[in-house]
Amino acid sequence: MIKVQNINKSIKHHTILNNISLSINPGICVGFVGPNGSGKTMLLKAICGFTAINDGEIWVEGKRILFSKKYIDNAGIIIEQPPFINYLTGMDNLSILANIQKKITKEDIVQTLKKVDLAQAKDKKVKEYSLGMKQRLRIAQAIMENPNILVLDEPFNGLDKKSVIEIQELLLDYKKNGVTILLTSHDDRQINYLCDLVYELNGGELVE
Ligand SMILES: Nc1ncnc2c1ncn2[C@@H]1O[C@H](COP(=O)(O)OP(=O)(O)OP(=O)(O)O)[C@@H](O)[C@H]1O
Repeated sequence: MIKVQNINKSIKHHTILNNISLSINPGICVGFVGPNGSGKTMLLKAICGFTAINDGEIWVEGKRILFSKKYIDNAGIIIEQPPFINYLTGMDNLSILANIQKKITKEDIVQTLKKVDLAQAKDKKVKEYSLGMKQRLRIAQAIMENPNILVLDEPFNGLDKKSVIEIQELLLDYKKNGVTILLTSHDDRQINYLCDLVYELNGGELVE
């Protein structure tokens, strides 16, 4: 369960998030939509504990999220660019990230790369990846440790039609297996296909 209670965030007197409250039951897919600059990314960052809020509370699976003290646990996250090392292979990049928590093996990573159709390219350097391949690698990074929660900011960016369909089906499978998914997208088709609940943000305010 994710609970956001009356959170506010402003930067230099500019309101970014305005008194936002919401609750998300486990195992559902929630979409966040709204114009550029409406606060979608900032809200996801706050839920992960990656940005400070001015007031309000955020609770995820019974733990209070506090910027720089308590981050979200057991979550696969795509927010902004992950720090891939361009001169290393896709496999090596994921291995370095997996080595932080040591939850999964090399074989698990290979299986994940298969799921996002990157098995053939696993030993290619990331600098040789196309935009869509890098995006699929970001998705692999988010799902590889079998998280309970997926926080995905624009996960379909740069993907061609076939990849969009494959990743949609992949996310649907995760949802069926009880994973809670929070995602943003500017494309209503993906939102309508995947989401059980959609929140619209406008000028930092939430409209359900
Ligand atoms: N580091 C920052 N310093 C100051 N303002 C910021 C910073 N990051 C974001 N903002 C502002 O916060 C507001 C919300 O930005 P956010 O990135 O959350 O929008 P978004 O809804 O995700 O937009 P998009 O659809 O373009 O991704 C915008 O007005 C943006 O200019």
